[in-house]
Amino acid sequence: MRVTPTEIPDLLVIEPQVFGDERGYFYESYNEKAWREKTGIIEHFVQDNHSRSAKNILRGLHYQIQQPQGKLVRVVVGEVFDVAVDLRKSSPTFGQWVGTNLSAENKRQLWIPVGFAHGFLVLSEYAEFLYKTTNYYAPQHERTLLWNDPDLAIAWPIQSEPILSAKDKVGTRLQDAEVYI
Ligand SMILES: Cc1cn([C@H]2C[C@H](O)[C@@H](COP(=O)(O)OP(=O)(O)O[C@H]3O[C@H](C)C(=O)[C@H](O)[C@H]3O)O2)c(=O)[nH]c1=O
Repeated sequence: MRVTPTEIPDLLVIEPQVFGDERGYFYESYNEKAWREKTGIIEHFVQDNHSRSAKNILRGLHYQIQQPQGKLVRVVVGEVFDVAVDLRKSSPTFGQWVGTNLSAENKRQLWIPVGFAHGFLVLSEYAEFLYKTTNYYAPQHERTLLWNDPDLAIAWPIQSEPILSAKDKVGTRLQDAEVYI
């Protein structure tokens, strides 16, 4: 398991050790002891999520302003461009974003701690997106940051207007968003 900090150091790319053989492959997608040893982070995951989306669907950018969630995200079918935005007012990288391609092929995971908005754009025909969260879903506390806020200037690799849910179409711009201390 290799852990690599991104341009925003608290965001970590995690690459599991994959054991391939003539049958296919095996890897531990999560091992609490190894995860804690390699990342130095003590977290407890309480919820596993799984979503399936078609090409050009963009989900996000979401966060819970109360009961915030840390997320360990990965893709098991297809490929997505995954984005996290730093919403910690006290952070030197406040308002900055990191994007990375997660795919069934690269088996890469992204650790997104509390304090970030998260979303992804589907690049393949379909993508199945799995993630663990460190707190429970709390819709009353969920907020949506506008995916194409010019102040964020996220370089989504879109060819055409993405397909969005009604709430994602009317996300809040960073300048008006509730953020973390
Ligand atoms: C997130 C969530 C949703 N739901 C229900 C609520 C709706 O009836 C349905 C779809 O919810 P939503 O449209 O919010 O799903 P996404 O757009 O995939 O939301 C996620 O998108 C981005 C990528 C995230 O990082 C968040 O984890 C999450 O907000 O699932 C639940 O029952 N539990 C949950 O934890």
